[in-house]
Formats: sequence, C-alpha cells, structure tokens
Amino acid sequence: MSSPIQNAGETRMITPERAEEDNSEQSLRPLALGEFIGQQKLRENLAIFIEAAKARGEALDHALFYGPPGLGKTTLSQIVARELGVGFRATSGPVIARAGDLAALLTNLQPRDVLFIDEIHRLSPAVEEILYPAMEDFQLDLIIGEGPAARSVRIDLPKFTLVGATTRLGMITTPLRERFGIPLRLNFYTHPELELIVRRGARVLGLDLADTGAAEIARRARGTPRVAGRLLRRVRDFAIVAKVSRVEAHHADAALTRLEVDQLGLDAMDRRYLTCIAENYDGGPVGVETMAAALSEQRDTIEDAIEPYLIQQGLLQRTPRGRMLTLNGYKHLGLTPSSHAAQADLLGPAIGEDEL
Ligand SMILES: Nc1ncnc2c1ncn2[C@@H]1O[C@H](COP(=O)(O)OP(=O)(O)OP(=O)(O)O)[C@@H](O)[C@H]1O
Ligand SMILES: [Mg+2]
Repeated sequence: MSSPIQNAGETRMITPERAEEDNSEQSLRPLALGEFIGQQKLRENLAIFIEAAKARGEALDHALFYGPPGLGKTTLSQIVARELGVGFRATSGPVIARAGDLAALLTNLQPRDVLFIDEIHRLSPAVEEILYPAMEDFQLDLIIGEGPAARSVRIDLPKFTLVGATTRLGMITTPLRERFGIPLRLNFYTHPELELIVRRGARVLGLDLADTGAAEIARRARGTPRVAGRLLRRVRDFAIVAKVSRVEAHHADAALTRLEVDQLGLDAMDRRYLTCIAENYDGGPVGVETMAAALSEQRDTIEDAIEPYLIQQGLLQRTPRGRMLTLNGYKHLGLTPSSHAAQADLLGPAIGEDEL
C-alpha cells in the first residue's frame, strides 16, 4: 500500500474538509488579494474597506467570512492581515477553552493586528461574553479572585480587527453576528474560475497541464478550490506513474473516473447520500438526523460538506419538512422518480441559503 495511487483512494477524494495532506495546501495559497481568483464582488468590497482603513490609519472593522469548507476563508483572512501590513494571530473556537485564554490572546495584540478565530460558531458562551465588550469598546472585563474577595477589573485593549470564519452562519449567536461590521459570504466558484486556479496550481507544482486537462479537473472540483487542488495532485500522481508528459483531458478523465469522481464532481459518498434518499425514503422528505444515522456519518459533515454542493447543483432541496431529492437528483442517479417524490420541485420555498 505504498504507492501514491493506492493511498489516494483511502480517504474521501473530494471531501471539501481539511485533511492531513492539506498542509501542502500552503504552497497553493495565494498571498495577495490580486492573486486571489474568483469571489469578485467580495474581493472588490474588501479592497475598498482595506484601503479606507489604511488611509485612516485605523484598524479594519471586524470581518466575518462564512461559507462552505474549502472556499478560501482562511486564505482571505491571512491576505487581509498582509494587505493591511499588520500582525496575524490565529486560533479557533474550540481551542479557546476558558475566558482567560481569550484574555491572554487579546492583551498580547499590537494595535491594528488581526486576530483570526476559525470555527467561531464553536466558541463557548463564557468566552463569547468576554468577546462582546472587546469587539465593541476594546475593553476587557475580567473577574479576579473568587467568592467575596472577587473583584472585576477593566483592561483597555489595543484597537484590533477580529476576523471570524465559519461554515455555519446559522449557528452564530445574534449578538456576536451583529458585532461584525463586515460580513462576507463566499460562494462556490464557477468552472472558468476553477480552471484558472487549477492552471495556477499546475504551474506551482511544475506539472505540464494542457488547458483541456485543466478544464476537466475544474469541471469536477465541486466548485471548491480545495477540491481542485486535491484532484490536481491525484491527477499528477497518475501522470507520473503512467509517464504522461503533458496531461490532456482524457488523462485527467481517466484518473478522476478511477477515483470515482463523476462528471458533476460527486464522489461515492455523495451518490450514497442521494441513493439513500431515493431508495430508502422514497425521495424524501427525510430529516438530517435520520440521514446521519442511515449513513453512519456526523450530522455536521452532512450539513457542511455534502449538502451545500448538492443543493447548489439542484439535486437536492432542503424544505421545512426535511431533505428531498429533486427530479435532477433522480436523473443524475439514473433512477425514475416516484410521482410523490417529484413534488420536491413544486414545493416551495426552500430553506434560506444562509441556513447552509
Ligand atoms: N481563490 C482562490 N484561488 C486559489 N486558491 C484558493 C482560492 N481559495 C482557496 N484556495 C485554496 O484552497 C485551499 C483551501 O482554502 P482555505 O483553507 O482558505 O479554505 P477555508 O474556506 O478556510 O476552508 P475551511 O472552512 O475548511 O477552513 C487552499 O489551498 C487555498 O490555497
Ligand atoms: Mg479555514
């Protein structure tokens, strides 16, 4: 089991979530706003906010990046600090266990620094409590001591920028959400954008990739740069072993088909999810907990990493009563819908996209 090809098959090939291997993502990470491909509106707005903050010599307003995994939230957060020319400190929601941990981070910031909190929806309520006055008034209210001897002290903080990232906007409490002056939503990338990202990645990796090969990988990257980078590496593995000097569409297609990534970019897991709804639940509606149990998957994984792309592709719909397969979902599986199930397309309105 030591060849790269066999190892590649062991994990879910196109999962947009981070994996060990993604440490090598660093090399594919764009470092400036100008190098960042796609998310055009967001990029333009961000550039204006950054320029204005710099002109005023003030800290940028707090910013919140949200959207499915692997679309560039962490990358953009690093770019923000770099473009501002300030320090960057990174932590994540589950890592900050106690209020004191956050206090230590905040008191060590330099003026205008960026403090990046990944998975910010997973902060504990006690920590969030400390964060509110820090974000709003740049003050820290700490209780020192216990019992009758306890007293509260107030510490002034440097004016800093909090950059939060989350895959689950719906799980952020309203008071926290309202303290971000700049909420920024990341969307799935278009095929032409992904093609540019794949071509850039191939240059960085030193792979001779024909434009047709780049297009093939882009089309099957699930709208997600992280997936594009991963597919690109796997195609490169196949190319090395097969001694292909220039990778064309048919090479990429052969590699991706062997990895069970289909024409839409769905993998075995996605198809298992869709098939389960079609065959076990007559097309739905079925609740997410039921699906999690049926597939032995975490609910979070299903909601973060599987459903958003299926919904975006029009294969699945989230209704107030549960998940439903659409006619396109059936078509993609090569199944004939039951008359009952075909209703998904007529059932409105779907749950707001923000809930994703
Ligand atoms: N616009 C882009 N252009 C080129 N590469 C990109 C772009 N966006 C993301 N990437 C690449 O995709 C990978 C994943 O990006 P990133 O880690 O920023 O995603 P994320 O949104 O923070 O994901 P998660 O929600 O899992 O934390 C990185 O290797 C990054 O270099
Ligand atoms: Mg991230």
